[in-house]
Amino acid sequence: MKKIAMGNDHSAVEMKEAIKAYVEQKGYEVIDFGTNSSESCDYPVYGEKVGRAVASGEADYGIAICGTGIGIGLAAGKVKGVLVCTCSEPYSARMSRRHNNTNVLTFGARVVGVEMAKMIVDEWLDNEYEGGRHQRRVDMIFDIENK
Ligand SMILES: O=C(CO)[C@H](O)[C@H](O)[C@H](O)COP(=O)(O)O
Repeated sequence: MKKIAMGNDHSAVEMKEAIKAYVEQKGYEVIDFGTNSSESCDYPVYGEKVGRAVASGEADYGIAICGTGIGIGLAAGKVKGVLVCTCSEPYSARMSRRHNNTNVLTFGARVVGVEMAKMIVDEWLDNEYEGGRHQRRVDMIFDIENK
């Protein structure tokens, strides 16, 4: 069973629960790094946890949610080996898998509703990396973090 690392800040507890149930129903196992409290917290903590779980191979994919999806995505993307896409619509989610081989998806609980988030997640999880000409470009991205 493929594993998804999930993390979120205080703004996205309900959204995380909804998406967690949705991906479990799709057949994924979720590793939930929290937070599970609406008390104010700091999104970099949870972005890093998701990023490290994916980079280490503990999880196959990561989904991280904050108010906008931006801060938690910036944090996850600082982990070597992580390619993040922050999406507010399904087309970008689809293409980020097919062309960019992203391994962490983020979105904003204050930006999209649950039904749009499910469409974004579907496009992201249901599409495969195409490789080919895209691999050269993805390799170039990883070269940047090795400089
Ligand atoms: O969107 C976020 C970071 O990019 C966070 O989830 C927060 O919503 C944002 O930083 C606002 O923080 P607040 O303490 O909830 O006002």
